[in-house]
Amino acid sequence: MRTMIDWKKWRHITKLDPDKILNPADIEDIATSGTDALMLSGTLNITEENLTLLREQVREYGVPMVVEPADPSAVLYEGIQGLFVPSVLNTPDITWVVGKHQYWVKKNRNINWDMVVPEAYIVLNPDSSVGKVTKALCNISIDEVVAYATVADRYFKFPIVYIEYSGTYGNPEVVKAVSEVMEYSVLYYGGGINCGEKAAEMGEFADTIVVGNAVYDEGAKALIETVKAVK
Ligand SMILES: CC(C)=CCC/C(C)=C/CC/C(C)=C/CC/C(C)=C/COP(=O)(O)OP(=O)(O)O
Ligand SMILES: O=P(O)(O)OC[C@@H](O)CO
Ligand SMILES: [Mg+2]
Repeated sequence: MRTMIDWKKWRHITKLDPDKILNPADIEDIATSGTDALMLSGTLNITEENLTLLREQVREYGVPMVVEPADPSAVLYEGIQGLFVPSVLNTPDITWVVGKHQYWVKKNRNINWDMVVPEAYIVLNPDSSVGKVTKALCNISIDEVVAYATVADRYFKFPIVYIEYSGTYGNPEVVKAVSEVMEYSVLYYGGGINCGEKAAEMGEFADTIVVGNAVYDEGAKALIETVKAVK
């Protein structure tokens, strides 16, 4: 297993959902789009089987590939270069902060920690799957988001702070305000980026932008625009 890749330099990540279908031509266009990495991830209906199928579809292109598990029951360890594990900060349910993690470690004594990158999620779209599943408290002010991000950055020293609007385009003022307090963590933004303008706007404040649904809804052409906008 190849260990840690240079993930801190990534500007653009394409998030592929193992629960959705892509044909070989789409896969080729995505893999050659110039995106820095492919992240295999989704909240609903993720299994070891569909993760494995997706990994096999994309691995021949040699683009760095990481898995972002939504649950300890569906994790891959082989044939990928990283395991990006979320903790949701703005949920009242500790399961999503540390509970699933404790269970995962209890069941797996041989985790290769060199490939694990913890992510501090701040979930801001209550209608997204991740918002619903984790019961995230999304109706919070910019100051409250910034305070969460500061706790993640200075206190917990999470490698990644992830402003997550999955499914909808977020407020650039939130991402800007968070970017101004980041000292240690790499700032991710994801949600609703489907064109070059939105990629550029969020890419000005976030270190790394994540594009997911647009790949399926708009196709590879839109994805390529988002790559060009941040590189
Ligand atoms: C400890 C381990 C191995 C796993 C648990 C990790 C945790 C706590 C995850 C909680 C947050 C979560 C469910 C993250 C999944 C990643 C994510 C946000 C994917 C995008 O999801 P959506 O786009 O909202 O979902 P769908 O595409 O399924 O609708
Ligand atoms: O699917 P979209 O809305 O692009 O969001 C990307 C990513 O942040 C989802 O976890
Ligand atoms: Mg999704």
